[in-house]
Amino acid sequence: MTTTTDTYLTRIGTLIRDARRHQGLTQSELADVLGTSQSAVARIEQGKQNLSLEMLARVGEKLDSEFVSLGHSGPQHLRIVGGRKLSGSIPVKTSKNAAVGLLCASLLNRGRTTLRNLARIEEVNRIIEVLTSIGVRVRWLPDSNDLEVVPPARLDLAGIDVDAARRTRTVIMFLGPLLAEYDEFRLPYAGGCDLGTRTVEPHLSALRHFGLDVTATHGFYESVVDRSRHPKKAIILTERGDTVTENVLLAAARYEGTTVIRNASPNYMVQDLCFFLQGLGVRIEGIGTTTLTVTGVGQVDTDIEYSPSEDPIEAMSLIAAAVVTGSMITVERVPIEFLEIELATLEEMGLTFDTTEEYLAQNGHTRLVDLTIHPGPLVAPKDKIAPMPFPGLNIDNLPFFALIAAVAEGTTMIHDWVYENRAIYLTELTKVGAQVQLLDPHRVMITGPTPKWRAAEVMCPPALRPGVVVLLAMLAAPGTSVLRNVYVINRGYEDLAERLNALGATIETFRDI
Ligand SMILES: CC(=O)N[C@H]1[C@@H](OP(=O)(O)OP(=O)(O)OC[C@H]2O[C@@H](n3ccc(=O)[nH]c3=O)[C@H](O)[C@@H]2O)O[C@H](CO)[C@@H](O)[C@@H]1O
Ligand SMILES: C=C(OP(=O)(O)O)C(=O)O
Repeated sequence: MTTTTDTYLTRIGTLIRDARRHQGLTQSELADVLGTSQSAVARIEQGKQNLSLEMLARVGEKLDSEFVSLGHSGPQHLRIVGGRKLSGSIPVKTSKNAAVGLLCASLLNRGRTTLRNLARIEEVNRIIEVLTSIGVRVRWLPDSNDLEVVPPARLDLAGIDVDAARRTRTVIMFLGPLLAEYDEFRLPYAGGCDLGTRTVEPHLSALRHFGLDVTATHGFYESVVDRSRHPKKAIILTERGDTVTENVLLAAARYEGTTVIRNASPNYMVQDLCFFLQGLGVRIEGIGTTTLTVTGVGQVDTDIEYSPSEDPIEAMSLIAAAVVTGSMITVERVPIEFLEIELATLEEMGLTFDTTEEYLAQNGHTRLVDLTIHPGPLVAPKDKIAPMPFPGLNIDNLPFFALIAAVAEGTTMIHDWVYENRAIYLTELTKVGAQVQLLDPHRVMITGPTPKWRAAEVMCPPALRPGVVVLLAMLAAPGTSVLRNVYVINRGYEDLAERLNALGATIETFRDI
């Protein structure tokens, strides 16, 4: 009979084995430093040896490892052996942000929606949980990243998985699709990364044109639809936000009339959503501009397949990985039209790279290239680096410039005017040796090149991009670093550790016992 003790011993044994291999030690070598025999180490690793606390502490110390930290099993951590060059090629996956918009859009369709090549990421998992809880049939097709979604005739909105919904901000984009069919409904408040307050007011005021009235009470958006109200005049968005534009598109898609949206975001995820909606029969003019004219359809009952485009933010992350480790790598399937300003800025900093001829993404529209980064010295840009809604330097790419600035000669100012908290997290880079000074909650000054990257144990910042930035800095830092609780990274990147390992990185995932 297997007891709980056996299970613990086996799990501890496996962690010890992994940590030993990670350090490049044989069982005999570990046995030597522990003052024991190889067969004892073998038994420990197989979970067949009762371990004293003292022995556990010694093993942890010798393996320079946190693997025996006691706590609830759950959060995933990364152990990174840094200071190594990367090489080879890596394809960019499709974007989180298009995926979440498309999943919400699948609610518009009574038929079967198949989303091809979706990134298998935690954010998508949360939405799948929410969709499943309200009665939508969702399944990954065998051996693929293709997701099939079939909504029921009537959604079970009362059954919504509130916990899953609260872990993402995406549920706000259920408002647009739901208002076409439901006169009254409630949705949990939107959550997501901890980036400070993010307004939903632009969503609510834009959707009022379609009769939607929302009262926020007790953690829910209580929604009522007044069917006598229609978008008679152009909807002017007060912010050029991505998801607010998508929400209005989703509402307009089922409105049998013409909606004009001004100050619309022309960003990549909005374009993907527009192409998908066109596939459902919705007429949309002005894709890629700030004025969208949408003529909706009453009912949609069609089987549709769609493949979103590659993620410009993941592409930027991989470019940053090459730059910070001084490596030559080829990033394949880079959506070049959404990285032009980033690349122009990097060129001004001295980066050299080659690109192939352009080719089209699976969506038939987005222009891609393969991009080879050549390592070389960089200089700080003459002006501050600040984001703008598309077409501008992407707001989500800004944190990667903090990392790149840390390897460039001189001082760079990064100005994140968008998010209340995000720039603050960039100071975490000081833990691995970067010289980062916080001027105020929105501005950091980075002085490079970093004299000496050093390995460290860091709690992952509770925000996706700053989390990845710290991870990439750890790739540059010789020695073993630990990045704890990387859920936020998994929210937006599929198998990032494994994929970086395929380029020659040494990153191991582990959990507390
Ligand atoms: C699922 C998805 O697609 N998420 C993206 C989307 O989130 P989303 O569309 O939800 O972004 P928000 O609406 O929260 O906007 C982000 C912040 O920018 C501010 N703001 C935005 C536009 C503008 O013209 N003026 C302005 O001040 C907002 O007040 C907010 O503080 O856009 C963000 C900004 O590009 C990205 O970081 C997110 O990755
Ligand atoms: C802030 C981000 O996304 P979200 O809107 O999902 O929080 C991001 O992708 O960096």
